[in-house]
Amino acid sequence: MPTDAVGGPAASGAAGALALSGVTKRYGRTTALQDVDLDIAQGEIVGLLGHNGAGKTTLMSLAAGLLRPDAGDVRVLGASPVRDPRRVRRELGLAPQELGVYPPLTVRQNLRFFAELAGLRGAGTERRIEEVAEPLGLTGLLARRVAQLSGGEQRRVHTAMALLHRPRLLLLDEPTAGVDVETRSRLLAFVRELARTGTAVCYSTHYLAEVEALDASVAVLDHGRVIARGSLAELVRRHGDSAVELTFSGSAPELRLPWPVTREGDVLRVGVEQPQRAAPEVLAALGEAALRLVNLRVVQPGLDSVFLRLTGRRYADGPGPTGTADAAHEDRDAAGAQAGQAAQADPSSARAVEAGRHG
Ligand SMILES: Nc1ncnc2c1ncn2[C@@H]1O[C@H](COP(=O)(O)OP(=O)(O)OP(=O)(O)O)[C@@H](O)[C@H]1O
Repeated sequence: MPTDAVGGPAASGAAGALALSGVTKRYGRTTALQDVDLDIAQGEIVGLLGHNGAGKTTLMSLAAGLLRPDAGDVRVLGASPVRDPRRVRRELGLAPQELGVYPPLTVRQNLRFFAELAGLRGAGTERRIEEVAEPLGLTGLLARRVAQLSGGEQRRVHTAMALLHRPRLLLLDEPTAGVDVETRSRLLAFVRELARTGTAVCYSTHYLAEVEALDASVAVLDHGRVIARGSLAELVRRHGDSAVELTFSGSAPELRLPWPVTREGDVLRVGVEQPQRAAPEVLAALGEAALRLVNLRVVQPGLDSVFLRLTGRRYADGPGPTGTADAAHEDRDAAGAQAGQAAQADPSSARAVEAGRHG
């Protein structure tokens, strides 16, 4: 399996907000993290990616001091969560996967309660609540009971709680799981703004399009190991594959083409640098097999293909920040499998990323 021997921040210069070196964590006989090195610089957003069980939540829990490593060292702005938990708690905000809100209380009461826990007192607390509520779209909901909010609104309250004490390191564990498109894009914009003002963000997600929209650097965890770390552009340059991928009813035919061809069940993959240009030639070579073609996909080098290359499995992708990624991922039917449409890029393509950023 390809491994990048890189754990350091993509952006250099600033002092590390989070530094893990040689960290191993076991639960009984399960090794959740194995010899992990990872640095996150101040102002950097790191998209922490990995399949279910890869170790993302364990990593965040170690950073927050909720777990102790079996080996190695964890530092939050130079302090150890184990030896100096109070200092680390001041510097760090954690929004775990499970919602930690109190449904019978209002949004304001929830935020007030957490502000007090974080050590905020007096008039400044109310001011801070308003400050945090505004960009997350919670101002109009402050007087509402959390029990009466939608799932996405509750998640925004949950995220707000992690921010009240102005942490310099923010750990967001799948903050957009189960939220609607509007909440998703609001959260993404907010995270970008936080990073701009110097907050380091560790952001775990199952949606690659979010990492692209955040322009985050990436750390890929696989079976408890960091197998890739770098900026999006670096990883795509190093590991991104491009291809024309055809799906047939029945097994994929054997084709003679001037590019490497792999067949797996009903899928045929032609590895080629410029898939849009190659697609017509691939179609022309199909002969009678064209009648069995049910889908044609142009795979551009993007995070999706990086992930496939590194882990051997596709990432469980979902709706992107604009809600369009799923649509773009949908299979196109045989009638649409024409050379013209072949030029349509996979959603993880560089072009799709650009469109996402500007659109
Ligand atoms: N409390 C626990 N006791 C035993 N094993 C655990 C415990 N918590 C996690 N694990 C195991 O450790 C490994 C890493 O789990 P972790 O929750 O960190 O992964 P994850 O990447 O966050 O997964 P997901 O995407 O599903 O949230 C998995 O094999 C998991 O089953």
